[in-house]
Amino acid sequence: MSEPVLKLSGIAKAYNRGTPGEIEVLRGAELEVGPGEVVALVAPSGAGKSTLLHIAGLLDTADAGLVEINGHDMSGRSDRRRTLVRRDDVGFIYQFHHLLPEFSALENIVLPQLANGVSRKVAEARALDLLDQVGIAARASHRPAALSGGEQQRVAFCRALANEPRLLLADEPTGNLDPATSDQVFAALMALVRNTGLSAVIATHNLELAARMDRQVRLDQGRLVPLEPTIP
Ligand SMILES: Nc1ncnc2c1ncn2[C@@H]1O[C@H](COP(=O)(O)OP(=O)(O)OP(=O)(O)O)[C@@H](O)[C@H]1O
Repeated sequence: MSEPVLKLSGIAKAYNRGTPGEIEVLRGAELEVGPGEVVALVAPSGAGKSTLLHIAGLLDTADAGLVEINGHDMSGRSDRRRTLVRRDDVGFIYQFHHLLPEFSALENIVLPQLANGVSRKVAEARALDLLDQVGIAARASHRPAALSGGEQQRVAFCRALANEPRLLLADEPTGNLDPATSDQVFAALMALVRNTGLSAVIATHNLELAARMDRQVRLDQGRLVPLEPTIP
């Protein structure tokens, strides 16, 4: 495999450390994600998926272990450096869209680009292209409240990709949608990821969705292990 876009080595994390309420969530988690590879992260609720994704995306720090993004070790880097890598190299998608309610779908995708120094003209063209790829260019001028849940998530996908990250981290991206919508919206996300050649780690409870990704890993007692196919 060529140089991984994301490499996690020996990641450990506990909450309430050193107290009787200590919760050891991660105990030496290891993961390598290659260029263009899409990995499903499967685990029961409370197993530590969000904790792992937050550490991988530099939103939180591990107690031990290494996080490498594009071959650069991120441990011990300044907050400023971590913020820049997060802004430029990592896209996030959550279960809820977190779009800005007072702005249109288009503006929600344009604003992160303007903050990154992209001209409005280029930012708008890119936002429209992304909306088109997920099939909702006609909704560009609508505010989030005027969009369906599935449409809101599609806009959130476009926003996550607005600044052309190399790595996408998604935490139950279709988890709040009904099964039929979830299926379609997930297909739109996968098409977007494949079109852009992104690497991704996508957490899901849904084994059918997980099976559509390149590889499946499971969080088991704080470590990542390959998910064995279920025997019918
Ligand atoms: N800030 C915190 N302080 C204390 N405990 C926490 C904190 N954040 C998470 N935990 C605990 O750590 C464990 C893992 O939480 P995490 O949110 O990573 O799980 P998850 O697998 O993403 O769960 P879900 O699918 O329900 O979102 C849980 O037992 C949770 O209660």
